[in-house]
Amino acid sequence: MRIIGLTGGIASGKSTVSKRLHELYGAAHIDADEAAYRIAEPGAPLWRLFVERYGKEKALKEDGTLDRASIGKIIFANPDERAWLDSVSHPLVKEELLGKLEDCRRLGAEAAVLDVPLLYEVGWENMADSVWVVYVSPETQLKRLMERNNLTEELALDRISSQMPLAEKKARADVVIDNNGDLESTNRQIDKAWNEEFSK
Ligand SMILES: CC(C)(COP(=O)(O)OP(=O)(O)OC[C@H]1O[C@@H](n2cnc3c(N)ncnc32)[C@H](O)[C@@H]1O)[C@@H](O)C(=O)NCCC(=O)NCCS
Ligand SMILES: Nc1ncnc2c1ncn2[C@@H]1O[C@H](COP(=O)(O)OP(=O)(O)OP(=O)(O)O)[C@@H](O)[C@H]1O
Repeated sequence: MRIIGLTGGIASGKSTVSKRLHELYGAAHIDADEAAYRIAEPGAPLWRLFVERYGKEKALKEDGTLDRASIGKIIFANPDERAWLDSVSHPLVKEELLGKLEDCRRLGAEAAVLDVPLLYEVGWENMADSVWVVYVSPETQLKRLMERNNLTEELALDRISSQMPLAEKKARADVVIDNNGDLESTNRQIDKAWNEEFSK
């Protein structure tokens, strides 16, 4: 099974790329954000860790689910809190991802897309056979993030600056998908990269 590591920055277009790889080429999709959501469901390990650290008042909504907006504000504005979160969440996320990869292998998948926003930050690039970076300029990234998540410029910049600069990821990539243009342009690059990936 060939594993494509798909990364980029927040709101750079990873979901847009993985959707096409799944729908058009049948690649399995394994998503680190989804894994992080699963381990933060009520009673699950990350949910418990948030409640212990911030208390129910700050960490939970009235229905007992995680208040992601409230926690996000703390995490993305405080490097120390983010360092704590990274230290506890990454091993849990990795375990989930390895389990999903094993499921895909067992089911005989030929290709899996491992969609991990923090692939380089965490040093997991060796989990993949090749790494694709979805690149956008800082201006496009800020604009798309503010629009999609309905964030102020300040909150959006907090999130962007919590990650390795996209230019650095682009420089390390095996394949760069430039997503500054329209979807057609991105789709053309995806198709070319896919064909090259499987003619190796
Ligand atoms: C802090 C939390 C609760 C905020 O939740 P929220 O719903 O606002 O954001 P969501 O989970 O949808 O993440 C959106 C994006 O934020 C970025 N992001 C998330 N966590 C981090 C982090 N620790 N450092 C830098 N960027 C991050 C990623 O690009 C991600 O795609 C949540 O992001 C979380 O639990 N993060 C820890 C898990 C993690 O590291 N996930 C990233 C994949 S390894
Ligand atoms: N080529 C494009 N032209 C215009 N808008 C786009 C393009 N690609 C993506 N978008 C929009 O930008 C936003 C971010 O894209 P997407 O959700 O695919 O990013 P992502 O990298 O998966 O984000 P995250 O990991 O933060 O969830 C979305 O609102 C999406 O509709």
